[in-house]
Amino acid sequence: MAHLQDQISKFQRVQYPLDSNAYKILDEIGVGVSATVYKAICVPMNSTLVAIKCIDLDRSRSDLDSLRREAKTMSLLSHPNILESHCSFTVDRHLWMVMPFMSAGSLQSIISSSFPDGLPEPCIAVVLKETLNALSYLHDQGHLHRDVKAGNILIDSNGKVKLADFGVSASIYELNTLERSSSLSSSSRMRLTDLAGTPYWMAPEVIHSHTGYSLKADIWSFGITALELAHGRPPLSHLPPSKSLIMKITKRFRFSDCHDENHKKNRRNKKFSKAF
Ligand SMILES: Nc1ncnc2c1ncn2[C@@H]1O[C@H](COP(=O)(O)OP(=O)(O)OP(=O)(O)O)[C@@H](O)[C@H]1O
Repeated sequence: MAHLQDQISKFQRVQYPLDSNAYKILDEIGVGVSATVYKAICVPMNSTLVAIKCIDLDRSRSDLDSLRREAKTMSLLSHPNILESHCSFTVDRHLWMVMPFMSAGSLQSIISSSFPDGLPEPCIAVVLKETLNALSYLHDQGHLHRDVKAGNILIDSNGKVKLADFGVSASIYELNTLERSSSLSSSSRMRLTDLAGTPYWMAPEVIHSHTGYSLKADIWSFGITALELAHGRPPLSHLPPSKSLIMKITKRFRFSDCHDENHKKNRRNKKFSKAF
């Protein structure tokens, strides 16, 4: 029933114009590896604020098909905790993805500007609950996010929490990016094998496994994100990314010694509830 309502609300979505002239760029929000995100207004729609991700097709690590897939995935998903795309279209050698503008930015930027040692526990609880709602929906639809981290959790002006950035997301039903382990009929046995995500947040089985990985890889990254929100950075982040990967797959990794000395002192001063 809930799924049917999702489908109905998808068709009821307002149609944003597929023409770059309908948008007026106001500011640059940030620059990623192959994309720049701008704050803009959609003029024919009462100057509604939007964010436009402009992906340079010549610089992008992904081919046009996977970018189209990302845009399609975002436009088909419909959940209050998932950042949807209003529309997408190409402008010269760029793909424009028009999204809701999340004015408070990412949790990672909030932490680095105002909470370098981590957020208060009640805030963490709210953010984690909303993120789990998003993951639960995504997994029910057969999608792995594969890059869960504070930098991909965005907040809008009303404090709404949305999981963003589906650039490396994957469907467990897509045969070209996965191997089926033994049974052709069981989707839970479908496992991905390609390396995707950001090193400190990656599950050990994503880095190295003979049998591939599945939905639980997102839950590992979710756990690392919980620690990132609590302490201001993820475990092992005092090490170079490649060393953090080796530590994880050689099992020389304990949460109790995953920070440098300065950070350990801060950690000892922090108290969390037993539930956390
Ligand atoms: N809808 C949005 N509203 C407000 N800010 C956004 C929105 N989408 C992205 N941003 C911000 O724009 C910046 C660039 O985002 P983008 O996703 O392109 O790159 P990134 O996550 O920094 O890096 P990467 O290229 O590795 O994905 C980030 O600071 C992000 O928080």
